[in-house]
Amino acid sequence: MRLLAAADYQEMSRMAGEFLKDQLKTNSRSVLGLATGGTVKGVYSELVKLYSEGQLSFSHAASFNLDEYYGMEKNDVNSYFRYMKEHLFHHVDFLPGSNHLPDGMAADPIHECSRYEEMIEKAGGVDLQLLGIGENGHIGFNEPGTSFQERTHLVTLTDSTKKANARYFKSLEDVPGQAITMGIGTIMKSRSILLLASGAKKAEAIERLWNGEVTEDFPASVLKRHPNVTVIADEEALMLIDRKGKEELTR
Ligand SMILES: O=P(O)(O)OC[C@H]1O[C@](O)(CO)[C@@H](O)[C@@H]1O
Repeated sequence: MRLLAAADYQEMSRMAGEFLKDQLKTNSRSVLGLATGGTVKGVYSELVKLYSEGQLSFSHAASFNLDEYYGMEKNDVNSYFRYMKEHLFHHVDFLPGSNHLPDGMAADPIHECSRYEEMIEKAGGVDLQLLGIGENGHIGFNEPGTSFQERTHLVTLTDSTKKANARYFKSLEDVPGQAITMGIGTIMKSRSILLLASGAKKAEAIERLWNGEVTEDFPASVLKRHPNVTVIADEEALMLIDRKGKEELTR
């Protein structure tokens, strides 16, 4: 695992934008695994900027998002489909049909999970998976205790995740209770992974990711078993890690 330090949120987003640009330069047909949440908004702004400057194109790429709330209409203001349209898809040149998210309204969610998993495989698997991290170490909606073998599945959200996401809803009661998420087994099959963290709220999670043991109680710890993971975190998120300035660490 490689750990890169950024001064702040802006710099973390710029570094992540360059990372994705390099991925698309190396392989314009990349299958990108995408994430939602507050952390990655800045990266999407960077990608839109780089695209508008003619520095990258998504016209041969495809994407699969990590997750979607279950029981939520595609165009609901809080759906991840809507988030992706607003922050990225509408502003760049992905071809129609190349962006995928789990169907949050699928009548049979279990079937939807296997369909999604099969689609990822048919596309050749994810080349680069972008991840945020929850304060409790969740990745996607894989909460503490989730088996590392799990593939795309329906989850019941924990109270702590619902609370963390309530800021986007009118009230805590409006946060959906379930979601469809890629599993940890799905995420680990990606050829490379880029995890981002910003702010003091993430400092304990980043410290545990870096120094802690690999355990299903802390889902992100599984990334230590992946051969190609880069973490970009800002100063606040790194405040509990022992390092000198901008020094790049590997472990
Ligand atoms: O970036 P945020 O908003 O802190 O969220 C962290 C993670 O939590 C989720 O929002 C899920 O709760 C993920 O989508 C995200 O990667």
